[in-house]
Amino acid sequence: MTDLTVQMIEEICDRIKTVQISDFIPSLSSTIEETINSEESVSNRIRQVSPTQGPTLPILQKIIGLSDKIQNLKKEHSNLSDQVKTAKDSFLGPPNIVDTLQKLGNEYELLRKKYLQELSDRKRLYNEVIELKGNIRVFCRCRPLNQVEITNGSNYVVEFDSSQDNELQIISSDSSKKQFKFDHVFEPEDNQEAVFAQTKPIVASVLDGYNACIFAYGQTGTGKTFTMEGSPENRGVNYRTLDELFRLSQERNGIMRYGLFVSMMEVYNEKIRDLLIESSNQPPKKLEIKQTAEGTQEVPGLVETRVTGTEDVWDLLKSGSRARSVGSTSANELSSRSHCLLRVTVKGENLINGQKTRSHLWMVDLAGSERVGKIDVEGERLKESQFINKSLSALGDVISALASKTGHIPYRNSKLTHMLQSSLGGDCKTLMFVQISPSATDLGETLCSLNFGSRVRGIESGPARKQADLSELFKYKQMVEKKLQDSLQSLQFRLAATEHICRTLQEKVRELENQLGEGRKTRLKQETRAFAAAASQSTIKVVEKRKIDKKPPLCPSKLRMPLRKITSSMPPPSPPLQKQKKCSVLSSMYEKENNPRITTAGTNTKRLVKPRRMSVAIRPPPPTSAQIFQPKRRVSTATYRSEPTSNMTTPLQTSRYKMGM
Ligand SMILES: Nc1ncnc2c1ncn2[C@@H]1O[C@H](COP(=O)(O)OP(=O)(O)OP(=O)(O)O)[C@@H](O)[C@H]1O
Repeated sequence: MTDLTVQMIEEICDRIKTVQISDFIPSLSSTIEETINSEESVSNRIRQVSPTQGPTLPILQKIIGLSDKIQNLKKEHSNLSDQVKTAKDSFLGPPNIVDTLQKLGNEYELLRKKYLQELSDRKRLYNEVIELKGNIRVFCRCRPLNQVEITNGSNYVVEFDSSQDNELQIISSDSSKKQFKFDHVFEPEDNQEAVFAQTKPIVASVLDGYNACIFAYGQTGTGKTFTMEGSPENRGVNYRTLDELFRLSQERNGIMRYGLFVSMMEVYNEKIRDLLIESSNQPPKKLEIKQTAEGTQEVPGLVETRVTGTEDVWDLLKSGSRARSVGSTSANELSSRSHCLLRVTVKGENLINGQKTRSHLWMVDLAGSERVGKIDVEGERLKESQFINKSLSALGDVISALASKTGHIPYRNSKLTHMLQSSLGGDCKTLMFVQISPSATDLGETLCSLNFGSRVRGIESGPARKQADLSELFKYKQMVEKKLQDSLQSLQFRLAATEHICRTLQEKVRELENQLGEGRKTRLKQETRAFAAAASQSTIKVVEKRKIDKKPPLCPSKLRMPLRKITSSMPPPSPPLQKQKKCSVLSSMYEKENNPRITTAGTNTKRLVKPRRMSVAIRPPPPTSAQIFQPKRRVSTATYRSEPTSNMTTPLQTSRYKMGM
């Protein structure tokens, strides 16, 4: 009995060992089930074993140990069963996993499209915001009084009114004040950070693929280099711009891939010099501006260095500015006598749609703008000054032409403007810093610089102001359109009314014509009948009269007066009358001659008019007078005359003469 139990237990243990849970979950379950059953039977048998039946203690202990193991296994089994169930639910639960994946794929595609749309909208709107501010913006920056000026007790001639945003006043020597307004005015206390905060928007638009230009313009020593380059403690626009470009490109990581390349050159006496050439021992390369196939301006051979982080940038900028031509003048010992141009090329690739962009940002530290006369210069320095002035006025002309939107932009009047051609105008953004000194000693130059800046800014009214003008125009246009529409409508009404009247009149005319036709027919019938009767009566009378009179025959024709003579001896024709009058005269005459009872004096013609008679012989309205004088009618009328007299002329003949025919 004990051996059997042990054997069974061992068997169970072996089986448990051989069972691989992960192999096959259902077989594991059944094995455990069997094990549980066996364990139960073993427990029963143990209970039946008497402690007095020999040395069973070690075996019992073994059995108890095994029972514990079995209990543990049971727990494990139950846990595993739960896990299997959970696993089963989670893996096989959603029956349409493929559908879900499909849905997710579609959603992803939709979101991708939406994102691209949003991206392009953002780019467009951002550009519009900058355009609304003005594609050409002018900032004014006033430096603090320097140590020399303070020592000399120089007076401040620049006033800033905190209530007037972006305005400043210059106090002239006669205490009069002149006011200037710019897109932004930086006071001496404003630091580099504040200046860059206003510059930033342009930088972002470069990453969106727009070209841009930032200039610093002003008299020597007013802080152009300070604004553009700055110092290690007060870094300027150049460094901060590159820093911002890196930051933004990092921010757009995963969507856009950007590459930034830097070139640096100077224009000195209308000659271009590369400032990033490594060895200064080499003879300087002659650089020229060439137009590419795409119409942009390039300088073949110019060094273009890729920059990957802010660490490389500062050293690069410093080495470039060290190579810049500087000379000594009485105005500023380290005065830059050349224009220093830093070009950042941004190459972008949209990782979602593969679209590529390439844009340039120029940051230019211009040479001093002071007039030649002020500085005590001659020889080389005078030549430098002349070149500087020429190129600065060329820049002013280009900006003015751009701002006033004239057809021809004189880019080629200087190397500086020619090189910047593809970054000035059109969609490009231009920002100019007008640098001024607060000192009374620089008053003249300060006014010159401010006037130049105002001219640039004044001409460029900016789309916001342009829109205001356009809205006025639009109002007028709307007013004119409304007036035109109103008058058109009233004309249409009048036309419709006239047409209606015409139609009514036409109908009336037709009706009257019909009535007239009918009347004519009836009258014609009646008259024909009357004529026939009268004719037959008069024929009888004539025959009878001839018989009574027995008139002698007519004298021979030779003795008779020719017809022409008779007519010529007749009274001259009366002057022509109006048509209507003709008819009335004609009718009255006819009546007079055919009705002996009518006398001329004191006769009311209206009363005497007999329409029926009139209509037969001299009815006025028929279209042509020729019809009135139809010979047949005349004959018939003459024939109709009941009492002809020898000197009587036919009424129609008389009328004819009277009418001057
Ligand atoms: N806003 C400012 N705050 C403090 N210091 C300034 C400021 N602007 C200019 N400076 C100081 O004035 C001095 C002359 O400035 P900077 O050399 O930049 O003038 P510039 O216009 O570039 O002259 P140049 O035409 O000769 O190059 C420098 O020492 C500069 O540090």
